[in-house]
Amino acid sequence: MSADDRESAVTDPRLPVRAVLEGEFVNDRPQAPRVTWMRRFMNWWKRSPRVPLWAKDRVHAVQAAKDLVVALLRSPFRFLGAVVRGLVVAVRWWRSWVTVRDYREAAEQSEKLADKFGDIRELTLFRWKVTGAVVAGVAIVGAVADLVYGHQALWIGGGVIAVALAVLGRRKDGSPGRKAVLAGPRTLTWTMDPQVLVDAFRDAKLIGKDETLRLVERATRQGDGWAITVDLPATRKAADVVKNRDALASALAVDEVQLIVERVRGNGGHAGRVAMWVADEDPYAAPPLRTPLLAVQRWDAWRPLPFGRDARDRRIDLPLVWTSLLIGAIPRQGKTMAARLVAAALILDPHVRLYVADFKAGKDWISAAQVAHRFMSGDGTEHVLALIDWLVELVGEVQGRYRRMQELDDLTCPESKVTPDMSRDRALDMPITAVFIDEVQLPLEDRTPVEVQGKKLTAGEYIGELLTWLAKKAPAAGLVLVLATQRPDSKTIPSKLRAVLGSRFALRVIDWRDSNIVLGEQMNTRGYDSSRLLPSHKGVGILRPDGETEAGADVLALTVRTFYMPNEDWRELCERGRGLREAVGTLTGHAAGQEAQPMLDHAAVAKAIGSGGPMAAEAVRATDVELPEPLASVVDYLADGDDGHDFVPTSELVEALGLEMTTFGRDMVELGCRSTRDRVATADGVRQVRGYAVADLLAAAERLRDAAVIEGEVIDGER
Ligand SMILES: Nc1ncnc2c1ncn2[C@@H]1O[C@H](COP(=O)(O)OP(=O)(O)OP(=O)(O)O)[C@@H](O)[C@H]1O
Repeated sequence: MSADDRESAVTDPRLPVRAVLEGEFVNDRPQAPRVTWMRRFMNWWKRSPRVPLWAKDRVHAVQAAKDLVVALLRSPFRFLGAVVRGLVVAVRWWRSWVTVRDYREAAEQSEKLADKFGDIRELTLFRWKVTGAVVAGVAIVGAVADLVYGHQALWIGGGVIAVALAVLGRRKDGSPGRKAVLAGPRTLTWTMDPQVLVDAFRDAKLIGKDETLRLVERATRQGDGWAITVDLPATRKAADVVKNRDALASALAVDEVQLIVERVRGNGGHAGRVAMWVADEDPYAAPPLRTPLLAVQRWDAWRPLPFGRDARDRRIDLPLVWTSLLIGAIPRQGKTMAARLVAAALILDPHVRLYVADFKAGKDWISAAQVAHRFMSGDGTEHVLALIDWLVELVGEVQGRYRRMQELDDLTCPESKVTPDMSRDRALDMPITAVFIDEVQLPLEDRTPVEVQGKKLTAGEYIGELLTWLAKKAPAAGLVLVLATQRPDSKTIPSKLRAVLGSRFALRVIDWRDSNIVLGEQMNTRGYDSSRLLPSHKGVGILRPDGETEAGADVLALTVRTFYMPNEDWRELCERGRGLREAVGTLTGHAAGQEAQPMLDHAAVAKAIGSGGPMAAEAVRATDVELPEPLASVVDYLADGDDGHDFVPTSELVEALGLEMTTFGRDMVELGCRSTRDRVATADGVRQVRGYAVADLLAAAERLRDAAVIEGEVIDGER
């Protein structure tokens, strides 16, 4: 309060006691210590491992109560079972005692049974007599007690004996008794009897024969399945359980899609803690789930978008801004559906600018035409060339954004990254820009020759370079790439492009190699292989997100079933998106009927890509890296006489280059080129000759250039 205010407060007749109240407030005592003590106690109660879980949490308390009721109901049967088992154990012990089994076996082993037979027989007779005497004694004592105290004495005696037998026959590790040759069904018995779970871990070889598990959280009902958390024995790793999920599923007698195994990380978790969830039935057999986007009027692209649900029915939202997404699968598994789900959320944000290139050329994407800034549907060469123009335009746009960001103050643009406010500020013109390319393998495989600043490339190679640059540099500038491919093989999607795509979604593929190509190296060995998904599970795939999801930030990958969005829902969402854009005034480009030519500055783009990008390496290769002889001459020879043949005979090369046959062959082997035999047309007809596959020669040249470039970079780095 300023001095003027205070003065006016004192002179104001409506506030006569103000000064007194201020004095009281200053002398106000701190909070009562009781509250702090209570809070401390509550904190201790919640965190202490000594307080059982059921006393901390309502879900566990309810589960514990249910378990108690079940245990009480089952207890008479369990008692009876234990008594019978105890009786069997007691009778067995008595038989071996009365027949003097240990003595007899020892005599048999030392082959002195004949000598000892008389002794054994005598002892057996004596023990039978003792048995008879004991039975008679017990019968007499029972009869006397019955006469003196009435029937209740017999009941009490019987009860004591029954309890003793039950203790003898109780189930425990190593307790005597026969094991069933064919045990009954194992499914879900583990929820009742943890020993079954321990056996399953042992059978799956996840723990040793003498090792056991420690229960962290008892089995509780969660969704349509059971959840349990256990600790592995010391030195055993939870990551191995995740990896060998199949073996554990088999040991628990459930399909592997029904079993979810996750590591528990961070606070409260460690490398040996495993959280398991077992579904009652195939979680993906249920009818498809409609996208929740239908229920919202608009969406914020900066929020993780609703993508699907996992087996536990947790909603999985996918963060997309500042990253990019690769979707791969064999045909008809739900790629387009997954890409459209992502598109639908972005469409519902009127500030998002969309580029949609549909190389499938079907009707799946048609509705997006009414909202997209640029749209095309087709698989011809003209479409591939148009895509190049789009990407060149986008590279220029991204460069422009970074230039403009340099001029912005730190408050508006704290880092070299687009922020939510910046993306919505129309004056800055940096909206989130999403580029969708369906069936991206088609443009990437296109072999139409293009010339970029005097350098000859195929259209596919150039698109690969442009996409790689965009995936690497553009996400921070607000550009989101979503690529869907039907052919997730290493030849189609260049590895340098894959390496920079942050999020991956692999629906069913043919084998683990393809799965690794989408999800990343070695993912199958970590337990994530999308070739194991069932054909009937449409829309189910393994998501490797680049960021936090509902399942937690530390989850490497998770199996998700995407939401289902049939064409009519998709159309409705696109119409909604158009309405939003019209209202905000962000309907531009194709959707607004203004099909402007892309702004192309090929020179600037080639320079941008050339500096530090993959084309830089190309440039170094083309000019600075000299191939060793004779491969250099061979490559020159092939380039000069490009007649389209894919095989070149050794004799032709030796003659053209004026080399000696044996030395040439030896030098080529040293450079990694081995000759093969193939049939070629010669003047004397078709003959089988020795020679080299052109592709092999070019691959060897590429390898050597790569090695030289890397070596150069390493030397530069060391300097
Ligand atoms: N989440 C889902 N739930 C249920 N069914 C789905 C789901 N996703 C896709 N499908 C079904 O799978 C079929 C194939 O989907 P989609 O057209 O997206 O596959 P695709 O992989 O893009 O096929 P293509 O390779 O031929 O382009 C669809 O007709 C749809 O019925």
